[in-house]
Formats: sequence, C-alpha cells, structure tokens
Amino acid sequence: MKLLDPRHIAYEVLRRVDEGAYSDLALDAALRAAPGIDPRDRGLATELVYGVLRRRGSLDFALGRFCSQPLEKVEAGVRTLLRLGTYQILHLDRVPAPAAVHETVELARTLGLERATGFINGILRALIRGAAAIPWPDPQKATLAHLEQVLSLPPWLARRWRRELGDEEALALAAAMLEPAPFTLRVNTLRLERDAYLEELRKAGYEVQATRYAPEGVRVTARLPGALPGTGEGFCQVQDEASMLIARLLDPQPGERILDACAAPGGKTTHIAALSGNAAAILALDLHPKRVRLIGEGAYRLGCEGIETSDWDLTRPPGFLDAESFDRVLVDAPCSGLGVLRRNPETRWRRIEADIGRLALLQGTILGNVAPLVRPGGTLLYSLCTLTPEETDGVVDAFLAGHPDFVREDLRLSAPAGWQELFDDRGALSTFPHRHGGMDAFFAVRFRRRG
Ligand SMILES: C[S@@+](CC[C@H](N)C(=O)[O-])C[C@H]1O[C@@H](n2cnc3c(N)ncnc32)[C@H](O)[C@@H]1O
Repeated sequence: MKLLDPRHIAYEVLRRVDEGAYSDLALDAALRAAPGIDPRDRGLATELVYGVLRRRGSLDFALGRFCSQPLEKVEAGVRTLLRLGTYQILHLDRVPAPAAVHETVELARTLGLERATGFINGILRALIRGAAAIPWPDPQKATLAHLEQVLSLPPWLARRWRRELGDEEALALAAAMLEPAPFTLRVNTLRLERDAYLEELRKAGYEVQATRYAPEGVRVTARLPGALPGTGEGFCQVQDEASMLIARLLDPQPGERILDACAAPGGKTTHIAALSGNAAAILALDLHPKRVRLIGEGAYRLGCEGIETSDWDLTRPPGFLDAESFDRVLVDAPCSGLGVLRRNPETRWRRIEADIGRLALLQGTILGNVAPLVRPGGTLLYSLCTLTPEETDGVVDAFLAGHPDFVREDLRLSAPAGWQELFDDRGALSTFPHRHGGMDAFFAVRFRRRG
C-alpha cells in the first residue's frame, strides 16, 4: 500500500467509514500510520475525506448525469473512487481536472480494480466535459431538490429543516453545514490566561483571535503542523465555542458538589473544574467504561482536581447516589448530533428519522433519573448538540409536566449582554453556525428545583 498517498489514505478511511467507523477516528489512525507524510498531503487527505462525506448528495447528483447505471448498483469501492474523483474535479482548484482523473484511475489499479479503470476514466472525463451544463436545482424554484442535490442533505432532513426553519433559514443552515468547522481551543485557565496563550500562539507563528462569546476561547485561523504549543503543559483543550458556553451556563461555584451525568470524553467536565478553580467536587458519569477513562486522562493532562469518574447507564436510576445531594447537575445528553454535522459528516448519512423519537425518549429517561439528585434550590442544565423540536422543546416540556418541583429559568436574564442573540424567545440557548460566527448548533435549558 502507498501509505503516503493522500488519495489512497482518503479511500481507505472512506471505506472504513462505510463499514461503520467514525471519520475523525479513522482519519487520525490513518494519518498516525503515515508519520512521514508531507503536510500538504495530510491536508489533502483530510479535505478529501471530509469533503466527500459532506458533499455526497451533490457528488452523486453530478455523477448520476454521466453514469449509465444507478450509482447504488455500482460496486462500493468503485463508487468511492468516483466520488473522490468528482470531488477533486468540482471542488479542488489546486488539482487540475485531468490530473484528478489520472490519479483516480491509477488508484483503482493500485487497489486491484483494474477491470473498472475504463468505466471510471469514461465517467470522470465525461464529467469534465459536461460539468458546466449540470442542471443544479435552483434554491428558490426547487428548494427541496436544492437542499438535497446541491447542499447534500439526506431527503428526510431536507424536508424537516424546510418545515421547521422555513426555506431561507434551512438553505442558510445547510450551506453553513458544508463548510469546515472553525478550529477553536478552550484555554485552560487553571494554567494560564487567554491573552497569555494568544501571545504564545502568535509568537509560534499561528494566526489566532479571541472568540466572540466564550471568554476562554481561541479561534485558530492558520496553524502549523505538529502539536499545538503548550499541549504537554495542558494549556488548552480543542473544543467548539458553543460547547464552551455550556459550563458557563451551569455556573459552577467553588465548594459545590456537581454531577456531570453524560460526561465523556470530558470536555465540559474539565471546563467545570476550571471554572470552579479546582474547588468543586465533581462526579463524572458515562455509559461506556472506555470513554470514562478519557475523562480521567483529560483531567490529568489539564491539571484538574476534584473529579471522580464512574461508568453508569443512566437509563437506570443511580441508586448509589443520595437524593438531593448535588448543587448542580449537567445532562449533556446523547442526541441526534445534527448541530455538529460539520465535525461528524457521516452522521448525515447514518442518522435516520426514526432515531429522533428514540433519542428523545432516552433523554427524558436520563433527565428523570438524575432529577431526584438535585438539591432543593439546585440547578439542572440540559444541553444538546442538535436542534430537533422533539429532543429540545419536546423533552423540556415533557420533563416539566412530569416534575412540578422544577421550574425553567430564562437564561437571558443572567447571561452577559453580548450573548443575548444566542437565546430563543423562551430563554433557551439556541446557537447556529450561520447566525453566530460559525459556532456549532447547540441547545440548552436550565431548570431550578424549587427550594
Ligand atoms: C454529547 S456526549 C457528551 C459529551 C461530553 N459532555 C463532553 O463535553 O465531552 C453524550 C454522552 O452520553 C453518553 N451516554 C449515552 N447513553 C448513556 C446512558 N444511557 N447513560 C449514561 N451516559 C450515556 C455517551 O457515551 C456520550 O459520551
């Protein structure tokens, strides 16, 4: 195998994703296995993997014009090669189109798909000749088709976002979800202040700026290959800006006992520890023991203290914990993840609509099982990286209906003035990448237990 060939790496990663792997983990593993790879090739492999997964709907629409048989009937490996070639022809200026065809055909040979080289060559050459005449559906006249065939939403999601958000917002959100997510870091304020880290990054040659909303966030606009400065010293944690708002909304205080109910891999747990100045007692639970270990590792790297971890399935009441024993509880629940499609592009094609009702039930069960742990007067924060009405308002309303001892707080009343645009008209956090400077789409509601 040509371990250093970026197209070959992308092909292998896409194949693994087809088999069920997560794209970020599969890509990390493939790049780790190619330590000598040129940084530009590393960038190309990354762009190919994410680009093909994000834009699969439009790539398949374009290919459909030139392929004599339905794409789903084409052998999986050949289909992946066609998508890789099409992505390079339609979206990569730096690769001349004939070179994209040549490289794709050569890769087919390397992979032992010699018999398909004529087929691939014919389709990709026809695509180059006919690209300008592809009848892309118009966003205004054929909105649904545009959402699917240009903006690459699966049909069920295109219909949903149109219905829930209206045409204009659905188009803007879908377009934003095609862009790479910004690369943001949370500065570990247990180690240093944001300004000091910004200076350190700039000195090292990075282009960085402070995030607009999160006081400890840094957006990296140009980075260098290799580890970030201060990685070993635990200066920062890679985290989206919207995700940084969650621990802020929980508002942990020194001396408090805090439960992070769905905590792995621990991005928010370690943030909670930092905001409390390492002076809170935090219990971090998660379903998967393997993922629970990541919380401990992150806490160690970042110098967080006071965090205890344990695995527990919160579809069962955590009988080992005393009722009313926590000042604050965070439920950063498992969800459909539609707000982070940029980071997990395979979710677009893996998620099915039936998942949503099932996840809303799971979220309601988890909330119901942790609610008795909140002390009277204490806080329960429910957060998600999605935007479906079932998982957001639906779960919140059902929880309140079943728990009259909890009231919902309007987050706008306690949030900083500059954050007001981040909340909906019921006072829930509701961020969107196309409205809020590129942040992921997150949702959060805070409940207070009556005193
Ligand atoms: C959105 S992620 C949490 C991210 C985490 N809070 C962070 O900031 O790093 C949701 C988590 O819920 C966990 N989970 C899923 N089902 C669960 C269950 N039944 N009980 C407890 N945790 C569960 C998943 O393993 C996953 O780690």
